[in-house]
Amino acid sequence: MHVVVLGAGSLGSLVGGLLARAHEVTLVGREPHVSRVREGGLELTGAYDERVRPDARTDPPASADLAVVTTKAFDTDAAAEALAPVALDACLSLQNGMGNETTLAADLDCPVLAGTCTYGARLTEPGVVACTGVGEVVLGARGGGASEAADRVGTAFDAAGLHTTVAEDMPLRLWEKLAVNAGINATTALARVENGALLDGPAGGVARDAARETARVARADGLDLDDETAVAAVERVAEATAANRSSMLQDVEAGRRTEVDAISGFVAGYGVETPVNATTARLVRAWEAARDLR
Ligand SMILES: NC(=O)C1=CN([C@@H]2O[C@H](COP(=O)(O)OP(=O)(O)OC[C@H]3O[C@@H](n4cnc5c(N)ncnc54)[C@H](O)[C@@H]3O)[C@@H](O)[C@H]2O)C=CC1
Ligand SMILES: CC(C)(CO)C(=O)C(=O)O
Repeated sequence: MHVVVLGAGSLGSLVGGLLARAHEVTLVGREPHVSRVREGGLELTGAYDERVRPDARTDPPASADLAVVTTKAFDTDAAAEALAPVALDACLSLQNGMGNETTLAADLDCPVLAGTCTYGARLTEPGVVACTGVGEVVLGARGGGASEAADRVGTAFDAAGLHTTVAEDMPLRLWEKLAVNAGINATTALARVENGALLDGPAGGVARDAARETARVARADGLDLDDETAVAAVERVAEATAANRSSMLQDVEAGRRTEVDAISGFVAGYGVETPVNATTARLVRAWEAARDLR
């Protein structure tokens, strides 16, 4: 399979690097990373210790069997525009936040699959990506149900050694992941605490309320996500990643734009009363606006 990875930063380089063990892979990213990969290959460190040799460039090729999108959510429009002229059999988003698949499907002429990913990745220097946690990819039809494209992609990911599950209930899984991110990301970014501090610390109530609100919005969208399942998911992930600094906290600490619009902002923008998500979204956006990041 020829796989093009659009947005070869941390996660895209890890997933693309692992896929390159079994498939032809083209990483599409930014300099100086792409030149370094073209010249010396891509080094996988952390949980892995190997060097792979995917192609790397700054614009997508004319065709591929599959595009895996791993830009930040605020770059999905640009990713869709870049992929529109590419002849593809399927596209898969592994991004966090809600709405990415809809944005991609509006521009692409192929099935767009939904995915969640719990592998941890960090681009430590150009040409080198560290796997900070071996996790799982779950993928399937974005509207739910069986999908031949999802089965093909799942088989290809398995062949490369990625732990992969093909699921028929992606809408529910996306909402549950959104509840986890709405609970953990903005709360830890605003309180400047590790994920584990939400288990019994004073910010924990905010995270649980944000997850309950997300479940309420999911139900308004027709999904069967109850409050306690959403809260339990937040607690499970906060415990499993207790020492982690969430991606939003890392973005704030590094002075980078966050994915708040696709997470807390998405929940708050749905038309259901969600005062906690509305407040956390406004505070993170205020921080971004004060730094000219939006
Ligand atoms: N890093 C991680 O461990 C995980 C990340 N995610 C999600 O995956 C997504 C990506 O996260 P990261 O890899 O951490 O971000 P990142 O910022 O390291 O990588 C994104 C890359 O996309 C590139 N990019 C953006 N627009 C582009 C375009 N039009 N053409 C080519 N390259 C473009 C950027 O230059 C950047 O290098 C986010 O939605 C994140 O929430 C999900 C699970 C784990
Ligand atoms: C699961 C969690 C909350 C882990 O930190 C994450 O996805 C993130 O930080 O973006």
